[in-house]
Amino acid sequence: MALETVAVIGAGAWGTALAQAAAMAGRQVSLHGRSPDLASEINAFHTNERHLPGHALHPAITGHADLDAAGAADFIILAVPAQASRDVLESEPKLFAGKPVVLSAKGLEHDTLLRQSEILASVAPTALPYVLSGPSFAADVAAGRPTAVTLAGADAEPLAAALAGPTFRPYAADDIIGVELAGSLKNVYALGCGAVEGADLGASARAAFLARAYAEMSRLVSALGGSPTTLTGLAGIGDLTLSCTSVQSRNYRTGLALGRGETLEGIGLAEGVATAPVARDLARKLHIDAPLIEAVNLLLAGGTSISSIVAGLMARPLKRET
Ligand SMILES: NC(=O)C1=CN([C@@H]2O[C@H](COP(=O)(O)OP(=O)(O)OC[C@H]3O[C@@H](n4cnc5c(N)ncnc54)[C@H](O)[C@@H]3O)[C@@H](O)[C@H]2O)C=CC1
Ligand SMILES: O=C(CO)COP(=O)(O)O
Repeated sequence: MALETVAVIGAGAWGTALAQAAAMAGRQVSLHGRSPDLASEINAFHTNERHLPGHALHPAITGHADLDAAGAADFIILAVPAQASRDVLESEPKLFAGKPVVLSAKGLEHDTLLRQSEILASVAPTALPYVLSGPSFAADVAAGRPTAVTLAGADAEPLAAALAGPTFRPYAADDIIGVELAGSLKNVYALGCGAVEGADLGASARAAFLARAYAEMSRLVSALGGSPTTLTGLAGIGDLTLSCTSVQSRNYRTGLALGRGETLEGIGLAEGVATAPVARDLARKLHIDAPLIEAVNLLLAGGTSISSIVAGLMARPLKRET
């Protein structure tokens, strides 16, 4: 299967960064957003100042304000926010039929509780699903800083090779479920870790949160059909560590603001906010103990102080560490 040309749908920070990575890997890239002005900016100036300021985009990237040219691509990368993926897929389902589609949003769908690949399967059942996830800030990828990610799907090696460049290293993997869950759940835990920092609970508390988040995530991934081994990799502990310890993460910054009692304006997309109630509902449905996801939901709902949320966690019955 030819993998020379790629259409990236979603010209936000992540879509633009992945377009840059693909172009640096030698691919011809069409980048599809919704704004004619942005398409003109990309074509005339090779920049996306709104979503990825300060980066010169590779000349192999062309900007588009609709999906017309996407049909000609050998494979597609979907990079819109998790709650928008269904809209995009349903707007042009034939576009995805029979093609490799790399899903890169990190979130679970409201109401349906579906993962991104389940949404794809429901709208375009013949599409070939792949999931790209791991510790990777858009600005780092666009700047050509060394980044390694997981690319999960059936026989993912050729696709990994098509996206690999001197500074972008995808590792092929099989476990779509585990990779998707890890990418979605780490955003919820990043909100919690940010709040721990914002409320000045200390570095010990933050490390404890991270370790218990990993244990909780392992329970959920296993119960939902993923492999706990996936969590030892880039999409698991790699991304959890990055997002739970760096102010570059919008989810962490959102948690930080919540912990400080500040407003959330200007932080941008924090996928964990939409995914937190979905993760809670999934855990409850499967009778999985997920106190940290419950705690983050309490925090997001407002009305409960951080100190009483923490007191509730600390007063849970003592147990063996599993
Ligand atoms: N920014 C980053 O460093 C990374 C982001 N991601 C994931 O990538 C996804 C997208 O995030 P970003 O690009 O950072 O967000 P962003 O806010 O920079 O861009 C989102 C883009 O999606 C477009 N969009 C929104 N709703 C749409 C709709 N209904 N139809 C079509 N387009 C729509 C917006 O116009 C915007 O261009 C998220 O799930 C995020 O978790 C994953 C790894 C790194
Ligand atoms: O997923 C990311 C890094 O791997 C980006 O994190 P944020 O969406 O929290 O900024």
